[in-house]
Amino acid sequence: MNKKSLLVILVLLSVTFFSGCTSSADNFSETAGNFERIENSGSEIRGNDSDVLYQISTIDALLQGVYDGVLPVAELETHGDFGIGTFDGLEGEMLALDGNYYQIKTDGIAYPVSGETTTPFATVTHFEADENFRLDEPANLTELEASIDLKLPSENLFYAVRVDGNFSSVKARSVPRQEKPYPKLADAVSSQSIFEFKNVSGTLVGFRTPEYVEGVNVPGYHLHFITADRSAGGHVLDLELKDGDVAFDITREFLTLRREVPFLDSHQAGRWGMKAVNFPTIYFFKF
Ligand SMILES: CC(=O)[C@@H](C)O
Repeated sequence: MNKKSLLVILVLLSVTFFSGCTSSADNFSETAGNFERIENSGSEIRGNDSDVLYQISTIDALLQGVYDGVLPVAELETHGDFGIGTFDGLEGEMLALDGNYYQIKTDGIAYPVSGETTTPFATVTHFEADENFRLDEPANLTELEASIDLKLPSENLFYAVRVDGNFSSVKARSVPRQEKPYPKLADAVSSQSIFEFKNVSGTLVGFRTPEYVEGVNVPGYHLHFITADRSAGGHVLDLELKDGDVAFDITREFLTLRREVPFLDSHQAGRWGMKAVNFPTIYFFKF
C-alpha cells in the first residue's frame, strides 16, 4: 500500500472517530435527561418559579448558632406562601401557610409577622399540590411520615408537605430569643417552651428533604404546626393523628439565596474559627 492511500485511510479513520465522539457527547446531554447543572443561577430562576424551594442559609449554620437575621420577611414572602424557619436571634418558630407568615413565640401564640422582621434560616416555596390523599387511620409521627413516604415518586427530591387534620395530640416547641455570644442550637433548646395540644385540629407545614442534603437542610421531615384557628403552634416534636388530608408539592429546583451570613461576632468567630461567609447561590439540578 503506498503512502498516499495510507494517509487517506488515516484521515477517514480519524474523521469517523471524532464524529463518533461528538455524537456520543451529544448523546450524553440527551441521555442526561433533566440533569442540568446551572453554572450560575443568578437571580433569574429557570423554569416554573412555583417549583423552586428557596432557602436562607443552611441548617448547619443554624446548628452552629448563626442566628442573626439576614433577609427581611417582606423579601422572603416573594419566594413563597408556604414554609418554615425562625427569626432573628432564633426568636420563635416561623410558619407560613396560604401566604400568611406567623411567629410562634415561647408563649405558644402565633403572632402575625411584620415585613421588616428578618430571618437567619427559612425554607419556603409557592405551594401547589402535586398529590393529595386521605388518611383515616390513627398514626403517630413516624407512621405518618412512613405513609407519606409510600406515596413519593423518589427519595431524592425535595417535597413541601401539608397535613390538614384532627389530632389526638401534638407536642410542639418554641425557642426564646438568644443573646450573644449565641449558644449552639443544641444548647439553646434547653430554654425552649414545650406545648401539648390535645384533641386539636390544625395543619402541619414543612418539608421532606433528601438524605444527601445533610448539613444544608434537615434530611427527612421537618414540620411545624398551627391550630385550625391559626392562633397557636410550634416546631413539631411528636403527634398522634386521628385523621387528615395530606398534600405534597414536588419542588424540583432548590435554591439557597446568596447572603453574607456573619458567622457570629469576632469573639465567637475566633473561638470557632468561623468567618463571615457568602453562602453561594446553590442551584441544584432540575429533576
Ligand atoms: C428552625 C426550627 O425549626 C427550630 C429553631 O425549631
